[in-house]
Amino acid sequence: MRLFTAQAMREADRKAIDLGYPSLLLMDAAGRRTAKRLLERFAGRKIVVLCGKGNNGGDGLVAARWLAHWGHEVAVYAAEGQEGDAAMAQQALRAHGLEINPLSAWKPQPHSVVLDALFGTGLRGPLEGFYAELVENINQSGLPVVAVDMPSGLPYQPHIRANLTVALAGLKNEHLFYPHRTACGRILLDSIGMPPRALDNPHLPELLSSANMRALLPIRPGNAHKGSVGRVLVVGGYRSYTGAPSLAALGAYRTGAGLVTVAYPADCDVVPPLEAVRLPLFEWNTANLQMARADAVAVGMGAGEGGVEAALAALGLARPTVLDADALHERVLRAYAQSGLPSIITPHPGEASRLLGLSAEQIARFPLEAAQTLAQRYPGLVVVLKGGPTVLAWTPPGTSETRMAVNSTGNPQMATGGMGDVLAGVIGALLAAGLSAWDAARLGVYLHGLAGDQSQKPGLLAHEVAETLPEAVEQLRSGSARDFWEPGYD
Ligand SMILES: NC(=O)C1=CN([C@@H]2O[C@H](COP(=O)(O)OP(=O)(O)OC[C@H]3O[C@@H](n4cnc5c(N)ncnc54)[C@H](O)[C@@H]3O)[C@@H](O)[C@H]2O)[C@@H](O)CC1
Ligand SMILES: Nc1ncnc2c1ncn2[C@@H]1O[C@H](COP(=O)(O)OP(=O)(O)O)[C@@H](O)[C@H]1O
Ligand SMILES: [K+]
Repeated sequence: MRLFTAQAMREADRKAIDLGYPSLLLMDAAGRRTAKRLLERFAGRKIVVLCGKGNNGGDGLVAARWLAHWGHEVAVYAAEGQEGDAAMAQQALRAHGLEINPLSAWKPQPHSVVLDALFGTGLRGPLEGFYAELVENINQSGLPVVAVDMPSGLPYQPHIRANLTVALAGLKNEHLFYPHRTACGRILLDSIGMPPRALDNPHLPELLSSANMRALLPIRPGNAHKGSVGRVLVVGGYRSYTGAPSLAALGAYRTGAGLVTVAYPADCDVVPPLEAVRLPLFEWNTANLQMARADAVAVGMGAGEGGVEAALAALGLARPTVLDADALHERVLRAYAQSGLPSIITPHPGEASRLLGLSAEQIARFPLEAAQTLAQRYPGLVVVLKGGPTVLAWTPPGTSETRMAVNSTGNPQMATGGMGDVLAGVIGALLAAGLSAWDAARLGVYLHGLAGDQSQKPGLLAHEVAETLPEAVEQLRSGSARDFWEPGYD
């Protein structure tokens, strides 16, 4: 499943037509499916459909026709000048005897629900004048709004603030990234019958979905033993940062690691989980770290000033590695990229800012671009740029194309200390279980978010998310994990 831009969706639309699929069928499905969704949520209200003159408006005209056909009270307000499919939709509506009022005549009507079919992916530039005022009036009316494809006006200001958005054919960036996602309200995706071949575009970011991630779950054989399902070495801790390596160890165990060793400075009061092997060290060097037998390493969590030294010592182990927090420095990343070892870096925007020389705000605003830049700068390293949502990027060595992915799980309650440490442990366990770096990073990020989604209550703590990981793994394995765009998710 891919994440689309408006332009990529227009290309998919063109591809469908080139494949011989009649575009009017797409529009009819779009309108009908949106009408169904509106009724599921807002039955009993009078329905007011506001249509622009493009195809988004055409979808609205189709929705109005079906709603009237099913016996609901509908009022239609539309811009003038429809062409092509939208003109056909208008003709069909008229054949059903519905009156079309000018958009300028719309006034908020009590107990109505507004179907926003003003603009979709064809919007070029911010709304001004009449349309800007109309959008402000709709927002101020306090009436519930269902948006067709996306709230009109996005990605610019002003835009509609919808209660429900029915995304057509595929999810677009606005449905995933904040602040735009907030304007969408609840998001439902409908395929509208688009031929899958038209949507297939490997150059777009992958949207991590339950179906795709389920296929990556490692299988634990009946004769498993603690040495065969993955041994993880966690390397970190410094002065008052004693919790970080312990949380990573917990994340690794709860994801299925067979054995976790925690290496930490001997003068640092780290209290690893009871089940972990302790490795207090007076010096970070490869010989010391070799005392732990490890299939994969997670290094840097709470490692403070020792982060670089610890990561360079761990490089000598020549194991698949997750580099987190204080290991995320230019020197370390260069060395790992040159080593060709399967390695993953997990910066948050603050750490990415240190690497890229851009502000953390800029990185949080353009996470796709930031992750891609990092992946191109360090070929071979899998980049996990953490945030809401987390973005992944990877330039396989010897290639020039960067693969991208965007996570679909997780929630703002996860913005608490130690959450990233747990993630490093989760990914470490998956690397130790034998997954490739790209698979371990994608599945790890997905599971970590899914665990966080089990409880979306305020005050969520990192160790609680770690404790919920087995439930998340079970949910994913059993097929009961839901994607946020599916009906019945909430
Ligand atoms: N993705 C697909 O394959 C499908 C898309 N459909 C619908 O088609 C929509 C896209 O349709 P269009 O490409 O016709 O575009 P829109 O309907 O989103 O908007 C285009 C119209 O808006 C006007 N416009 C653009 N920028 C403006 C601005 N800043 N101020 C005022 N007017 C402006 C244009 O002149 C044009 O009339 C999608 O969002 C979706 O709702 C569906 O009909 C079915 C299939
Ligand atoms: N708003 C959010 N939506 C989804 N996930 C979030 C959100 N805020 C934080 N997270 C997740 O929580 C984790 C926080 O990691 P990080 O900032 O490194 O925490 P720490 O350094 O305290 O361990 C990341 O995996 C991130 O994706
Ligand atoms: K719309």
